Amino acid sequence: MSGGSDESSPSSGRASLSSLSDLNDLELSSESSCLSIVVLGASGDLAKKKTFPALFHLFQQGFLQSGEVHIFGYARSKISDEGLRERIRGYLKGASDEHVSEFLQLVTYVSGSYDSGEGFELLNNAISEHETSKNNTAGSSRRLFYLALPPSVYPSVCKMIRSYCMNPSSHAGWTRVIVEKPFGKDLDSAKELSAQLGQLFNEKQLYRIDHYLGKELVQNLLVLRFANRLFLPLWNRDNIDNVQIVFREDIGTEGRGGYFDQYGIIRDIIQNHLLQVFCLVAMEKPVSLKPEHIRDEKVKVLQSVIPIKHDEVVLGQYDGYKDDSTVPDDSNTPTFASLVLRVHNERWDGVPFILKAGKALNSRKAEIRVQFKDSPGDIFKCKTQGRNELVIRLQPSESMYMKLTVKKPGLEMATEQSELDLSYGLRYREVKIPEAYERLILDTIRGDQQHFVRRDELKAAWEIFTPLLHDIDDGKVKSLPYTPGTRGPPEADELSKRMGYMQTYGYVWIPPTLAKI
Ligand SMILES: NC(=O)C1=CN([C@@H]2O[C@H](COP(=O)(O)OP(=O)(O)OC[C@H]3O[C@@H](n4cnc5c(N)ncnc54)[C@H](OP(=O)(O)O)[C@@H]3O)[C@@H](O)[C@H]2O)C=CC1
Ligand SMILES: O=C1O[C@H](COP(=O)(O)O)[C@@H](O)[C@H](O)[C@H]1O
Repeated sequence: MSGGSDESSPSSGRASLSSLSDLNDLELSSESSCLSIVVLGASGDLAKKKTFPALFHLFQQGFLQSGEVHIFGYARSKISDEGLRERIRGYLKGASDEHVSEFLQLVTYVSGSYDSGEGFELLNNAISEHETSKNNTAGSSRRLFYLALPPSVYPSVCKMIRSYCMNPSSHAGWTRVIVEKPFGKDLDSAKELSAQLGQLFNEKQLYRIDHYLGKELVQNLLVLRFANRLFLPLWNRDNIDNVQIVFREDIGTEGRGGYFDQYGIIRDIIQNHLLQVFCLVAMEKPVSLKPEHIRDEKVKVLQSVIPIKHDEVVLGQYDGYKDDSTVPDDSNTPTFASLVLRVHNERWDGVPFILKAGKALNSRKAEIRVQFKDSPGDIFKCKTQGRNELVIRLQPSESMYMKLTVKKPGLEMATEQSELDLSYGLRYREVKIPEAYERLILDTIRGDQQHFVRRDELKAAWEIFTPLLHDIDDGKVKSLPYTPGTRGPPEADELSKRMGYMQTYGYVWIPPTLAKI
């Protein structure tokens, strides 16, 4: 297979612990040959909202140089170069018109189908022309294909790329393919998809993107857990009572009902985004920060998860979801789910991990809540004040805070709940936190697969959820109705309580970046 230098130069080892501190020393210098980025599905929602803006931000910061990069949009829609540029212009924020126009000049469009050679030949000619114009040594170029497409067309698109658009040499340069989730609908379909793509590309050429792995506070989890002595002895069943990993959105499916109804919230959010976060919270310390060492640990913890019990699952569907004409009237598809994962190992036996996700709720946020056990032999009678809880707010207003019991300031010896707080907006005022997609595309260009999902990891993830998903699809587990703008079905809060989660009544934390100080 002609896969460029990915065949022989493993990407593992790029992000060593020491290189983390050198993140600004980008490795583009060592790979400065001509770069072609192809966004397939360029006419779509993801491309305009996320992919092109991420490329623009990389361009703004100098990671993509106009002298070496060209961006090709590809889709079936018959639009001109200018038509595509106008579509994405409105999503390129925070720069002068001149800078935006400079970037847009790097973007051209090729129209073609996803399953016939004609369009891909045109695309290959356009790429080759660009490479020739940059006096590129034959075969030393870099070709990155981003599949911003429905997964149903991945096999045919990959076949076309393989047949028509590969970097022609196996001695230098590379061809890499980013594929978007969902990677399958259950274990069998994921295995089939993996087998189909596996026949066309090797694992080093495939980048299964999960954009949660590109979020700042998700990337911080390894550092938090393994670089802080404070947490090392506490991070286990002796000290931690329960863990919640929560995703909330205050919007519904918003015109994506047709897509969403085939998948539901477990396949859309929990099986991928929240499970990746779960891995980073629950896995053992990797041997090193080499991508393969980290991914080995993720696979191990996934394989230690025992089957999900039906009585530890609450599903919901918001009222009005079925008003979307593309959603069947008898749909049981959950738009909300709360379920418990249990890890059968020495560290976590008996500790429930509650994974909760919902659309059309009362707020938008994603966070991890690690709740510690009560202090033994309490002399302050402060159980009602609540427990220690480490909260990692992934978004919005990235922050970490530890809920503590303190003496209430004043003359009395009374206790109250307070917090140690690290709000990024205050602590890192000058730092612009990069968008997840920006980081992950840059990782792909650098050949760093740490933050991408490996094939065996994907299989282990589907093994956990497939039995439950089949039972939901067969109507054996029902979705309860809930009112949009609420916390979801009350049964979900009851489940959390049953799992030992103790809410701290009367305590509300407002991120200082949002509060009027
Ligand atoms: N949108 C989002 O926020 C997110 C999306 N994703 C994933 O990214 C991928 C793309 O998502 P999104 O951009 O929303 O998808 P779209 O529905 O917007 O599809 C992208 C493009 O694919 C083509 N297309 C659409 N349906 C079909 C079809 N049935 N057969 C062939 N081509 C089709 C269309 O282009 P044309 O007709 O011009 O060829 C369309 O513009 C999906 O896998 C999605 O799950 C992941 C995270 C978030
Ligand atoms: O993958 C998806 O993620 C988005 C939420 O992403 P976020 O970065 O804004 O948290 C979700 O809306 C969408 O349904 C899902 O497909």
